[in-house]
Amino acid sequence: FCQSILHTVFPPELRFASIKLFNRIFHWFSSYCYFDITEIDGVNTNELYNAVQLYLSSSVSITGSRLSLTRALNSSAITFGLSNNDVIVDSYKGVAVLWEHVVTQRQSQTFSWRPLPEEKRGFTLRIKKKDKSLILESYLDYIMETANEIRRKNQDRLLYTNSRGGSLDSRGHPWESVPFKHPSTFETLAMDPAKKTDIKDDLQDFANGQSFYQKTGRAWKRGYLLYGPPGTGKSSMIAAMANYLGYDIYDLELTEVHTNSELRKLLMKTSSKSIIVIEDIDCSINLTNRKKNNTSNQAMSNQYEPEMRSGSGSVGGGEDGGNSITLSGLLNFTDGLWSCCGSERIFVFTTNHIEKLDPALLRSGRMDMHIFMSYCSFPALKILLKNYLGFDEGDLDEEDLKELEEVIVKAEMTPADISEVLIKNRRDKKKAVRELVEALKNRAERSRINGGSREKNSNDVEEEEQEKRALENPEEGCEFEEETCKKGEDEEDEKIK
Ligand SMILES: Nc1ncnc2c1ncn2[C@@H]1O[C@H](COP(=O)(O)OP(=O)(O)OP(=O)(O)O)[C@@H](O)[C@H]1O
Ligand SMILES: [Mg+2]
Repeated sequence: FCQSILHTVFPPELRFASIKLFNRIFHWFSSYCYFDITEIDGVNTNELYNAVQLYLSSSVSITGSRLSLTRALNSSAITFGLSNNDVIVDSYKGVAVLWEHVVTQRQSQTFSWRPLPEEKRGFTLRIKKKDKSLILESYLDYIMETANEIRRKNQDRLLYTNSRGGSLDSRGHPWESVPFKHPSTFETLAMDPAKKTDIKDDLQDFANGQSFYQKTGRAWKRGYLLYGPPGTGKSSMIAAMANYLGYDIYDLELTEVHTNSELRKLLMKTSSKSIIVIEDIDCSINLTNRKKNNTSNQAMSNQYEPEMRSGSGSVGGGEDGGNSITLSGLLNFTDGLWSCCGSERIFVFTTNHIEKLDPALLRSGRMDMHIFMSYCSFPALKILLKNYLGFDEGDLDEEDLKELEEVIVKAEMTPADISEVLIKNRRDKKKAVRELVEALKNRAERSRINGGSREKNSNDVEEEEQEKRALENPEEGCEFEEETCKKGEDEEDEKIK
């Protein structure tokens, strides 16, 4: 109304000045202040706009009557947002704020390097003047963080591999990715609940530890070494970790990497919030190199170590098919200066033979946590019974339970073996339990007859191992000489304990 009066009575310049004055007076008396967050700021996309949109889509107190739904490419979740000119109330630390999504038609197309959308969109944030400092200091940061978190959660996990060798794709990336949909979680993982909780807590502390790492001056990364016989759930554990934290996985195939600098390039092209995995590290090319190096000059482990770390210990091309990754390269990869480009990274190495690893790799600070994946224990068995057959605590016969408990330790069966028995008989639960008891007893008996379960089982493991290596590495295998690690073995064992 005021404006229409101004319109008829005053000339345009005066009109403009008085509207400004009017607004100023209005704002002077109003207890609110307003912030505009436009979609496009000049010619750049305003990141804050997208963040606000995403943040509001997660708000639990959605009160708008009309919401727009979106589902992004590669995402399995639907997000909703405010429709045009809708209003939503949010609260932060007890302060109520009001968001309005303002959409207006763009009046005249001004010159720009790229075409601008027809509509001008923006959010207007209304807050009480007295809350201004709180909002500006932390609310907007909080929104940015939450939005990033949502973006990551909505996006499906990706599994990257460097199986292409050193070649790059059209965008110059050395990694190839596929959606990662491994169903393994900490709930489905059969292992001692206490150990499981430890690992989960450790991961959680890591993920929430930004300020801790900053304060202590450490790079924000963590290393896990998973070791144990085949089929005890090492790979499943990695998948569970990724699913738990919502991180992507980079599965690093060391045999495809030819030089240390290639390794570094690969590292630089990984994103933060990711798990970098090297499976079967004892079978990797660098240790084979080292062995050759070592046996040729009969060096003791502490003598070759500095040599390797200075980078001169590489065997180089030639007989290794041009592969000259060194242990030093690998160590630099995990904790040299380059390892902290980007942040929030987890390194996971797996091995079936921890005793074959170089002591340099096991030293404290390199792999922060050594996790032993053992044969199936009784608590782990209960988890498998629950997952595969739906048995809860108390569903099973007391007698069956007792029998299982007695025989499980002696049998030394892997969760993989046990789950096979359970899957085969999953339609008939009673039969499944019977067969399982039978299988466990057989295994225990076999171990006893063979004079000490340990020996027999390690033979079994060795056989399986060799098969696996033959499959993976037909020409070379992964033979390894015992003396190479003998020296470091004892001290490392102590450390692990
Ligand atoms: N602890 C476990 N909990 C649940 N399932 C398991 C566990 N261990 C093994 N399994 C089952 O056995 C199969 C093989 O396990 P996995 O591949 O994780 O073993 P691994 O330790 O990585 O073996 P390898 O050393 O040969 O790589 C998986 O499909 C999984 O379902
Ligand atoms: Mg595995």
